[in-house]
Amino acid sequence: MRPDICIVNFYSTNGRLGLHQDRDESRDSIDKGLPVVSFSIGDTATFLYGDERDADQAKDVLLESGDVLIFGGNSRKVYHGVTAIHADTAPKSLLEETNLRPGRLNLTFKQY
Ligand SMILES: O=C(O)CCC(=O)C(=O)O
Ligand SMILES: [Fe+2]
Repeated sequence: MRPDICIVNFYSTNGRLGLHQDRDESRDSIDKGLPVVSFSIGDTATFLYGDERDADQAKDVLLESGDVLIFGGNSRKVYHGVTAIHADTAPKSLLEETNLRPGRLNLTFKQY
């Protein structure tokens, strides 16, 4: 994979992202299952994922600062979203060293 896109999302404490698939990349990239590589920095998020666009059936996982989530191959078209940002959970050392404002920074790398 040669990433040529980086999506930058910043979530304040009440930030959310509805369930969606990442499908703005080329047909070739999606059909090959080239991975989406997502870095979490700052406050912890509740991340939802599932086979359907249905929050009730989705599973969830906490993404903490420093976590890297990768979905590719058969999981490339997984529905996913963010339902909560947990205030005051960012590592204190990160806040001291970077002055990051309260919330969560997400960097998502993909190949078009
Ligand atoms: O913030 C996240 O962990 C997910 C971001 C995302 O799904 C997107 O930008 O498409
Ligand atoms: Fe996404």
